[in-house]
Amino acid sequence: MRVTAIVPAAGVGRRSGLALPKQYAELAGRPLLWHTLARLAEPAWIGRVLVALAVDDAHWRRHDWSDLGPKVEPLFCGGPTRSATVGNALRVLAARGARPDDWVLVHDAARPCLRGEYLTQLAEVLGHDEVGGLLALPVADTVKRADIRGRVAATVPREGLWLAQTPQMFRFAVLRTALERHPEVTDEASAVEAAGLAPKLVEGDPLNLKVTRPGDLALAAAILRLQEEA
Ligand SMILES: Nc1ccn([C@@H]2O[C@H](COP(=O)(O)OP(=O)(O)OP(=O)(O)O)[C@@H](O)[C@H]2O)c(=O)n1
Ligand SMILES: C[C@](O)(CO)[C@H](O)COP(=O)(O)O
Repeated sequence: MRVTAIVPAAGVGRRSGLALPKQYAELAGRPLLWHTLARLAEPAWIGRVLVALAVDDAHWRRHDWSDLGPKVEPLFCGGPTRSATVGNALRVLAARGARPDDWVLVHDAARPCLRGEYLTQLAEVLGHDEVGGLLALPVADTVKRADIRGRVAATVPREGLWLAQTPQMFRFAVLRTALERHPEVTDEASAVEAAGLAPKLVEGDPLNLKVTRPGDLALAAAILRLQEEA
């Protein structure tokens, strides 16, 4: 299995309310991004970890990443949206001679608590799949649709509903074509679906939090502490 990880890390973290892009916020004594990269650099089956940074990123060089090893490589190729950032990293891979059936694993910089067993599970389930798939969580709560007043317009049946996480892992050619044709998506799976394919859902981890809003950073720190103790 030839797997390259791409970590989109070119966002500004507007919803976090932090003074700097959230991937550089301090988490357990390191930049948040360090924890994310450490988890992807660990498995031997991931050959390379490409970190897709904003073109004008001024933070990366202020930190020491050397203990993550030689697999981790920054690319200053961010775009205006997450999917544009991933698309730009895929173009770099294409220029380096990626093969159509190579695997690309995309994982948000903003998800620093990913556990190794879930990474392994994703790779094992996808094994010889021709398309790819993603970690996701079956919806466990009752789901409401709101109207414009913030009142309940309807209760939506939760059967068959899943919340998409990352990593999302696809064959290189499938993902590149899908994202080129459907760049308006919020995750890789949506582009692949729009291309008429059906990504495989693999049950993810409730602790694989995406740091998004104020308070999430403290939650991530608590999760990392729990994982240390376990
Ligand atoms: N132009 C962009 C926008 C987002 N991302 C990355 O995509 C991931 C998930 O996006 P999100 O949580 O929405 O991050 P931000 O866009 O930074 O947050 P916000 O929407 O609150 O500004 C993050 O790792 C973020 O750095 C990216 O690489 N390029
Ligand atoms: C890709 C993603 O993590 C799946 O849940 C998520 O959609 C990215 O965050 P955004 O807020 O949609 O940019």
